[in-house]
Amino acid sequence: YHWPSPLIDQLEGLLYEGKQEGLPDRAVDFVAQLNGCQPVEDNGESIAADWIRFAYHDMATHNIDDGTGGLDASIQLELDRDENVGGDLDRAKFDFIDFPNKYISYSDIIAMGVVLATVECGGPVVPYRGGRVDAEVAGPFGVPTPDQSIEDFIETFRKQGFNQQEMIGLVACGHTVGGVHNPDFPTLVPPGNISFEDNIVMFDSTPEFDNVIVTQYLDGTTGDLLVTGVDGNDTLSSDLRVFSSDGNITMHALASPQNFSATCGSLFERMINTVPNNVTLTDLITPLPVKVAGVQLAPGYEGNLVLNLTMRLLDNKPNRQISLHWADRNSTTCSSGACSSTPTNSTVVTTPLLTALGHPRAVKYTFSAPISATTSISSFWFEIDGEVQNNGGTGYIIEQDEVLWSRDRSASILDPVTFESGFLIVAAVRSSSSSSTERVWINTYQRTTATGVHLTSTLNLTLDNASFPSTAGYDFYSAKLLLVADLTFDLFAEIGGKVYEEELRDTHWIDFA
Ligand code: HEM
Repeated sequence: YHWPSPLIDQLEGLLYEGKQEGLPDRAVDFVAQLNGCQPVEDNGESIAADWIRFAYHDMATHNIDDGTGGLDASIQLELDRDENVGGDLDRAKFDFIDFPNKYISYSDIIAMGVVLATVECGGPVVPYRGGRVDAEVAGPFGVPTPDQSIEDFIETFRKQGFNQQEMIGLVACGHTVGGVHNPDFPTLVPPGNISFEDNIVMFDSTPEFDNVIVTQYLDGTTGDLLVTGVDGNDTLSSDLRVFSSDGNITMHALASPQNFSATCGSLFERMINTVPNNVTLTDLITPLPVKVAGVQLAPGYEGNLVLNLTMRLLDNKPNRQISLHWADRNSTTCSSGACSSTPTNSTVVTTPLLTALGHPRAVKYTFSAPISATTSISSFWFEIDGEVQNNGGTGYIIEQDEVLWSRDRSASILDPVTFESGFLIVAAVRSSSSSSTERVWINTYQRTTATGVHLTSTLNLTLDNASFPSTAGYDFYSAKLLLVADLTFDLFAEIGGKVYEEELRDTHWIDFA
């Protein structure tokens, strides 16, 4: 059920909708944690800063001379290095760890963290592409440390693909959020007096993504400890060495808010697109004007099938006329003349990125359409205020209806004796006299290691007539998945020697069924 491609489809939902109720995407927890750029602790700690620094430290292993390294999530394997000092890098790692989507790499999420952190803090919209590939091994050392010389910095950034002027811009853009933390740099930052919280001295006086880092540097009021040093000691004054390295020409140019914003937008885009040479990124992922998600066809409880899905439009309008239409399984038209349905519900979707792009009130329609079990369905489309929206002509195709996940019959379970929790997964398989069902099974995917999402188990489902009586021409098969948190799975059935598949189902939907 993916349009235009599974990867772009998934990333589009995460990027533009973020954490919306009913979206099967735990990765977006990190977006929620951004907290609209507001500090998350009394000490001013900023999640946005964590993500931006995390991405830079990950990208910093790029070597332009041989095309290796870059934004490839190798940072996860490099966290014990001195150059990655700072407990917050771990936070950015663990906030994401249980996102079991086999298409989306962790490095695509790190890159997305930059886009969302920047826009949530009022910065520019950084254009986003997907397709990054996670490294299986650590990269070379290469993150600059504040004690180094300007010659070292210039060479380090050259290796990462940025000239001196771009280096100044990138550091100013990065250091507009966050600050220096006590346990990491105790010679710069004293312990402070908020109990259980590290003292942080911010780079500038505003938490937002703005040019105050530049203007305070230029007018001499900066509190950036990487500029001022402490007690005349400039050993760790890396921002001073970087910012002043071209006689402040670049910093003066960045004092214009428009130029600061545009420069940061394009430098951050280049930072997140710095990937190993053998990685090809997707096209730009722009908001889809008609976004279909959560498609699930399954037997209902009244002898029919039910097609559940959501459809998002970018702008809300009063009195809109919206309907869903479909064609019979064996036809391009509808034989009964009754193949249409209207939304059961609509909710306004507001996210910082859509708002920044001029869509402050996107709207999501929910459909739960009864489909005749006899004729079933081959494709669907919409009519929006009299205009047909059919996925560019093809309609939205339902590839097969031989095996379907029964989301409603599946359930979260807790074994009363062992207290093991997990899920009961229930699949509907077409009863057919002519061919036999040889096997029904799921492949589960989980994020098992630092380096990615893997196939973790294959589990057979068995015929379960006792719990779930046959209906609508389908029999039900079930299996218990114990000792797991939410995960994604692919569902298969082998019928008459042919394998049918429902891809990328997500246990998260069970709670919203
Ligand atoms: C010469 C290059 C750089 C040096 C020497 C440097 C050094 C530092 C240091 C010492 C800290 C404080 C860390 C801590 O206390 O744990 C810091 C924080 C930070 N850096 Fe850099 N940095 C450089 C370039 C960059 C770049 C290019 C970016 C991003 C584009 C960036 C983003 C950040 C952010 C967002 C923080 C704040 C983190 C927080 O508050 O948790 N830095 N940097």
